[in-house]
Formats: sequence, C-alpha cells, structure tokens
Amino acid sequence: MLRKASSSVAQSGLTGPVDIPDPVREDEPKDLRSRWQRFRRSAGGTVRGLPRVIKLAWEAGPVMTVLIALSALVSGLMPTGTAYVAKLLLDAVVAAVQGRSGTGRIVELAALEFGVFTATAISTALTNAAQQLLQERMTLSIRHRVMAHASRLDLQFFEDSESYDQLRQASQEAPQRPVSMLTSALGLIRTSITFASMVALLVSVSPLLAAVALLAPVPAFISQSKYGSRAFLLTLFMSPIRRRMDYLNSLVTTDTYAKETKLYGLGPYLVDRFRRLGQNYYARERRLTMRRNFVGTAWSLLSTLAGSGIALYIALEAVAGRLTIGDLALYTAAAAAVQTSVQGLFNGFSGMYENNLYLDTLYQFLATSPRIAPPPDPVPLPEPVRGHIEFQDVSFSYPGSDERALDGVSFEIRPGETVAVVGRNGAGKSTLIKLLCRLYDPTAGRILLDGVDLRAFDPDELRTRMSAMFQDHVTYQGTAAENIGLGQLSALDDRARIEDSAARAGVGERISRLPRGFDSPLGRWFDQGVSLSGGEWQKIALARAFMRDAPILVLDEPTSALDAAAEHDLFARLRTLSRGRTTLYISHRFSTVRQAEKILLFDRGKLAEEGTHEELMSSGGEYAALFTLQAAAYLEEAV
Ligand SMILES: Nc1ncnc2c1ncn2[C@@H]1O[C@H](COP(=O)(O)OP(=O)(O)OP(=O)(O)O)[C@@H](O)[C@H]1O
Repeated sequence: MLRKASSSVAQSGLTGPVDIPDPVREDEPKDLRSRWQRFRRSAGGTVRGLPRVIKLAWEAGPVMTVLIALSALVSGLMPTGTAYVAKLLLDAVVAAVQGRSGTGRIVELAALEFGVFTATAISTALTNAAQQLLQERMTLSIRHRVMAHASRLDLQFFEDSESYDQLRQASQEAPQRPVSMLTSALGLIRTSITFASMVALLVSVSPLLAAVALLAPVPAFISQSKYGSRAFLLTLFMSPIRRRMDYLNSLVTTDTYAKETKLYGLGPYLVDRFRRLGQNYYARERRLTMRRNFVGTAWSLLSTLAGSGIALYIALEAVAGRLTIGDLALYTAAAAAVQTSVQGLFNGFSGMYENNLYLDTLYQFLATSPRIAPPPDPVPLPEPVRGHIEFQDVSFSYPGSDERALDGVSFEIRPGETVAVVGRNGAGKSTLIKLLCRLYDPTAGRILLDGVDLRAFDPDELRTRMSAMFQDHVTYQGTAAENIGLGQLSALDDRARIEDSAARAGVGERISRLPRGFDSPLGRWFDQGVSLSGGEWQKIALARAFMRDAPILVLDEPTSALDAAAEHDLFARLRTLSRGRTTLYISHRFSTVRQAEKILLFDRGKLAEEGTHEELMSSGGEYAALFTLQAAAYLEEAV
C-alpha cells in the first residue's frame, strides 16, 4: 500500500503544482491494541526477511559470515566486560588507598583491562574488515543476479512501466540493501547482548537500579520511534518528487536534450521548476528534522533527569558506605550503555524494517519468470529452416490494453519470398514483427514456421534463425567492427565476414575512411570516438543484421534515415542480399515497396489488402490511394 502511495503523484512533473501532499495515513491505528498488532505485523515481516539475507551472506562468503557473527557476539559482551573490570579496578584502588590490600591486585586488574581493550580493538577491526569485504561480495553477487535475471525476462517486462520501475529499483536501490540489513541485524544482536549483560550486571548490584536504568530511556525511545517512522514515510512520499527533480536535471544536463531545450528556450523554465521543487522538498525535510530533534531532545531530557536522580542517589549511598565507589562507576557506565543500547535496538530494528521493504522489491523481481519460455518438450528446428511463415487468425493486445494491435490477421509467406508491410502509423506493423520474432505471443490464433507453431520451439533457438533490425536500433559504444560483429557473437573476430556485411549494407567504404578503419571507436563515450550521422548508424545496424546467415530476415523501416541514393541502392540490391531467405520489411516509402514480391497493407490492426504492387494498384484500394498520394507529392515537387 505504501509503495502505491509513493507512486501516486501522477502528473508528468513538467507542469502542475510543485507542492508535496501530506502523507495520508488513514489506517494509522489509534488505540493501543491495534498499534501493538501493527507493530507485531511489521516486526514479524522484518524478522522473516532475515533468513534470506543470511542465506545470501552465506553464499557470498561462509567464513566471513561466521567471522562477523562471532565478532558481533564478542563485541556485544565487551562494554559490559570493560565496565566490570573498571569497577573491580576502582574498588581495588580504593582498598589499596585505605590500606586494606596491596598493589598486586591493581596490576593484575590493569593487565586484565588491557586485555579487554585489546580484544575489543581486534574484534572491531576484524568485524570492519569482514563486513567491508562481505559487502563488496554480496553487492556484486546481487547485481550479477539482477542482471542475469533481467537478461532472461520477456520484452513485455521492459515495455510495462510498472515492472520496468521494479527492475530499476532492483538494480539501483536493492543491491546494497541485504548488506545493510545484515549490518542492522548484527547491530541488533550486538546491542541486545550488551543490553542483556548490562542489565544482568546492574541487577547484581541493585535490582531497583536495574529497573530504573531500564525505564529511563523509554520516553526517548517512544519519541524516536514516532519520528523515525515518519521520516521513512516522508522519504517514501518524496521519492516521486526526487524522481521529477532528477528528470528535470537530466533534461538540462544531457547532450541529447540540449538541442531542444536550447531551441525552445526551456532552460530557465526547467531550472526554475527544479528550484521550486527543491525548496518544497527542503521545507518538508526541515520541518521534520527540527521536530524530530527538538521534541526528541525534550523527551530524552526526561530520561536524563531520571538518570541523574539515580546517579545522585547512588553517589549518596556510596558516601554512606552502602555501595562501593566501583558500584558507582559501574552504574554510571551501565546506565549510559543501557540508554545507548535502547537507541541502538531501535535504530537496528527500524533499519531492518526499511531495508526489508526494498528487499521485498528485489525478491519480487527475482521471482518473476519469463512467460515466453521453452516448452517442456521443445520441437527441434528443421534443418535447414525453409522459412515458410503462416499467420492463422492472429490477434494481439498489449498487456493492460483493451485495444487490439492486431485483429484476426491471416497470411502466408512462401520460403524465400520478399514481403513488404505497409500501413499508417499505429496500424500494427511493428507488433507483427515482435510476434514473428516471438518477443510476444499472440493473444489468439497461431503463427507457424515451416508448419510448426512457434510456441513449440525453444525461443532462443528460434531467434538464432532470425535476423532482425528494429526501428529503434542500438548504437553500441564500441568499435565499428564490434558494432557489426555483435550481430553474430560467434563471428565477432571474423573480420572478413564483418567487412562483407558492412559492404552489403553500403557502409564499408565509410568505415574504411575512419581514422582507424574498422577499429575506430564509435560514439561519444570515447575520447576519440567518431560521431556518425543518423543514416550511417542505421547502415551499421543493417550490417549487423546481415552478419547472421539466418533464413529469415526482418527489417523494420531499414531505410528511414537513409538518403535517397542510399535507399535506392539498398533496395536495388535487396533481392540479391536476401536471396534464399524469407524477407519481411516495413516501409513507409512506396517507391521501395513496389519491388516486393508481395505487399501486406495493414489498417488499424487488420490485414486490409494483400498482393503484388500491380494487383493492389489495379484493385484501386487504400494502397493505390496512398501510392498515388506519395507519387503525386513527388511529381508536384518535380514540376
Ligand atoms: N509496448 C506497447 N504497449 C502498449 N501498446 C503498444 C505498445 N507498442 C505499441 N502499442 C500500440 O499498438 C498499436 C500498434 O503499434 P505498432 O508499433 O505496431 O504500429 P506501427 O504500425 O509499427 O506504427 P509506426 O508506423 O508508427 O511505426 C499502436 O496503437 C500502439 O499505441
């Protein structure tokens, strides 16, 4: 529920109010019983999160985990040990001053004190070292798991904003959380041990004192817990605001946005919005910090008052000879330790509570499984794949949408045929390709490859037989050769094949003119990276698609960024390039489409027309209308 609330600040953040709504906590229990029940619920949840963290730590480093646990035990006992030895030492000093004993005992106790100090120092150093190392290892191993899991997930996961948000949180926020959780838990154990042993020690001196030392920090504890949970809530509610601030910041500081922000003069507007959001954010933070500190201090003064009263009482008792000076010192040390322990217990617990919330997200993410997975008994792909594709009454709606992106689509592509797909924006062309590559499965109907339903194959295996170039192709920050070679990982070092693919995409000559030819770094991440034009990048992406000797070639607007000559050149050669392969390409330019052996025209998810250029022209439908429109525009320009 809390997480939902945190993401409920709807607007885009570019306009609209900048104030942060007050955290609404309607379910805040008022009576003591429901408060207790709520506490038990959150405590239960937090403690249940611990075993999985311990498991993670154990997997990351069993020796270090044991070391940390042991040192937590030891360092928990240390403050009590120190206080007790100090008491013995003081009593021995007093006895020696009064002539009741010699100095031998003092030397013994001083040596013991030295031993305790040394043990404390060593155990602290060991804990720190083990903790740091374990932290590195656990963070690395979680990042590795998140990455490995993300690489297995379906495209749907990345295209859905909610699950994408989960992925972002899992990869950015969560990796440190298990370690923080472990640290908080160990702190809790350590403090509990100190606390218990100190209380036991105090009871041995005076049960009454033990009770008072135990009760004195309660007011401070209550105020801390109240403001601590408010702080957490506020952080949660402010996270959308922080996200907006980050977004505004990136709009002004990122190279790709700079052109537009400058041209439209958006800079001052965005900066001012950032400033106003920041002011609001600060005001809220300030209010809480002030209240937390002042009210917190007022409550803890009450504790201090009780503590000081008792200290006075003990001092008087010591003067009267009913308690020793050592007892006085012991009480002072113990009362302080108990107070810090109570604080530590609270901090440890609230830390665990908060970390556990983040961990839940991580585990939810790791528990998601891809829907497009190999069937239990995958059908082996035919050798070779002929490339006979059949759509049988295929419909598809994107998850969470009622609209059909594809609606009852049926068609057939014969092996080796070159097919062009056309249609207005949003007609469902890219969706068709996503289904063919099995990035999504149809909602209804089936797609057959060489007579077998795509879902019967292992999806990874299937994709090795497909070569695709998408509209939003990737520009890898690597060398030209790598950019092309990634199309067929096994041929990454096959320079002849890479050069051949580049030549086929019409970019070979351009690459050889680069300062270091195919070894030139591309993109701005590199100091000496070469910036290519949009069309040149597109040709590189095309070359990447040509790297794979796949029987099916799919191209989504492969020439959208190419100049007229390059486009003409590519399509003139496409038949040769795609010889022996079934080729499907999307294009908005009808001059290139007419060369296809078959044309499919989509209209609002439906296959509206199908045939050769000549057939479609003579039938005088939408295709003919669109073709004539484009041709007329060209002719008008020519006149
Ligand atoms: N990831 C998505 N989630 C939800 N709806 C989507 C998604 N991608 C596309 N759509 C919707 O599906 C419909 C078809 O989109 P598609 O990208 O297939 O169109 P297209 O024919 O390729 O368009 P264009 O020519 O503009 O590239 C559109 O109405 C679009 O809003």
